[in-house]
Amino acid sequence: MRRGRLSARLGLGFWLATGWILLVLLAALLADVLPLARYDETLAGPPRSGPSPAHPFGTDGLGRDVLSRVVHGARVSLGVGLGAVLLGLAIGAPLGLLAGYRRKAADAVIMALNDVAQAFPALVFALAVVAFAGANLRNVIIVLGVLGVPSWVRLVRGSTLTYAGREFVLAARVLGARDRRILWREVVPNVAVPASSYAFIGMAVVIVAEGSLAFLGLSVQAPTPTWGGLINEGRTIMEDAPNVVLAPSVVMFLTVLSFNLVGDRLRALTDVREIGLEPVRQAVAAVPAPTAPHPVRDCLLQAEDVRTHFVTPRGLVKAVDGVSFTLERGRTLAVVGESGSGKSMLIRSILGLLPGTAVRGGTVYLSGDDLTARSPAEMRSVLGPRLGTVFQDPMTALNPVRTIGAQVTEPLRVHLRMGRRQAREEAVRLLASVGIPDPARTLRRYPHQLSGGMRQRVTIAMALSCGPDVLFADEPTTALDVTIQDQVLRLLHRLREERDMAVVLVSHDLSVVARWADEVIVMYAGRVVERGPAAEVFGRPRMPYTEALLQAAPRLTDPAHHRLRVISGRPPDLADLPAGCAFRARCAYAGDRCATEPPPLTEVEGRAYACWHPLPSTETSLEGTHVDGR
Ligand SMILES: Nc1ncnc2c1ncn2[C@@H]1O[C@H](COP(=O)(O)OP(=O)(O)OP(=O)(O)O)[C@@H](O)[C@H]1O
Repeated sequence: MRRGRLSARLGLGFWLATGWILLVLLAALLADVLPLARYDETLAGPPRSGPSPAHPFGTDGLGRDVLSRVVHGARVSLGVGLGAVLLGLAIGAPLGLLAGYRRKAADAVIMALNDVAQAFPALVFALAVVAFAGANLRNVIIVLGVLGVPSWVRLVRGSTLTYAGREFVLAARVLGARDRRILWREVVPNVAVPASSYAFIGMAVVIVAEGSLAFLGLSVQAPTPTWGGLINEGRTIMEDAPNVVLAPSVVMFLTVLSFNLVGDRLRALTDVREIGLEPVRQAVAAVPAPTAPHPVRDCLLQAEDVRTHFVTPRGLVKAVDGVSFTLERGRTLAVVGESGSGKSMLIRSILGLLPGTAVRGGTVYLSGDDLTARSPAEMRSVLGPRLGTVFQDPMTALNPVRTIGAQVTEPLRVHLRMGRRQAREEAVRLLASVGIPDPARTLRRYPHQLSGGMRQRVTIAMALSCGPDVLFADEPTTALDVTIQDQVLRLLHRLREERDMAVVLVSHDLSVVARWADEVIVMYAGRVVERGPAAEVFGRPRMPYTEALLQAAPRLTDPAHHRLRVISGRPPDLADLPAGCAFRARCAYAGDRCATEPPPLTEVEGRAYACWHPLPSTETSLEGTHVDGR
């Protein structure tokens, strides 16, 4: 964001308010050296005099300079504000982080106590403590600081919940980062942004609260002047000398307004764009139903009867229900299907990164090693070094407040134990290998300074940093411009060849994957409904759903005004699947049997499809997409 645009977005009010705060702060800091009369000195002139060049705010009932008293009062107000905000932050932030990140029991206990604390009448508490312990600066700071804790807990917990569910946290997890590291490196820097804007609003709240206590005589005691105390003192002579009340009131009003305005503008500027990502927690290792042991095949990746179920108030949602496939080195498997068919959940099941409410079943073998038998801690040595992941939206997959260099070097330092310098050199090499011009300069930049295509190249470089055997690319081009999509897929293909990896490419757009996949599995309502070599599945679909997906895919040779055929009807409710074939209600070929018996996935000559009325095996090519040509 350029400076000019930032300044315009903040607005004139923000800059005026900042100027006022700086002025009050400077005046408070330099109160002793400013050419002002002493705040407690009775001057020779008449008391209660109005504003004059010598005393711009006039004098009070005892003939003391009001300006000097207001300036010294600023010390107390700002001092209490700063002290109380820092104290509230120091207690509230760790509790909020713990509740938002750990959730479950920690969240329940902390938030229950927080609700109780928030329900306690603040003024009664303040009056009681100050009256009992004594009205002095330290006690006022402690009371107001403690009273601010519940608000800090709520704010920090809310932000932590939001950021802990963002894709860059999932990306860090996929790269095998530990919880503590994720919290400090990924969550805390982002939570600090709304926290700093709230600190300004907190200052305004505390200044008003201190003013109220001072007005009641329960803040710092005379002779030290405070704004609330000055207003209280001037109350009785308001009719003769309104300046005595007006001066501290106006200064206090402008200061509170300025802190609120600055806090509010900062909040609006840094507001989190809700992207609607699911929370990511480790899967509960409970299996929906006992599964028979599967033969371990001699291949790189083997998924056997993978299931991901969610227990929801509406019933059991079978997001993934018995998916099996094998994948060899140097091959690309495309997982295709409409939105909500279970593609992402399948990938997350394989990686062992699922929402806390998910229940996982089935087995995943990586070179014969059972990944589902591993604990989350044991999975860390696999995520990153052996399984890499590229996500849909590179903007959310990268941490916005850390440089590209910090993010690309992190897996190298954590997993490969490289020193700072070596990791930097390797990062330059990695960025160059994914086609980023001037990689050394790119390392110093932030995600928002790069284009979408360049950002996705960075996430690909990160996923490849530890040399994984399998690269999962979950809709890697959906958030990108059409012209960039092909470049990114071409890059993935080149890297697969160079590194002899396997690639799992998830997409709902068949025309995107048709060109680059060797094998394809078509998913519908959490199940595989067709599987086989990409050229054959796309050339001669046997399952009517695959045919419908192909007809809904845009083709490069389509005339400009060609209308795409959409798949009629809606995907079924996963919590209430119909009897028989789940695609029946939307299928033009459905018969009686489809309504009663679910079609099994039948293997015929290297192809598999789940349909009672398969399409004839005649060629219906996907025009304009080159299934085999690269
Ligand atoms: N936390 C959750 N609780 C309950 N159900 C969920 C949860 N997360 C996902 N689901 C269910 O899982 C289904 C599959 O979701 P998934 O994200 O895998 O679909 P997808 O095929 O990847 O879709 P898209 O292309 O839109 O990303 C969804 O339709 C939804 O009903």
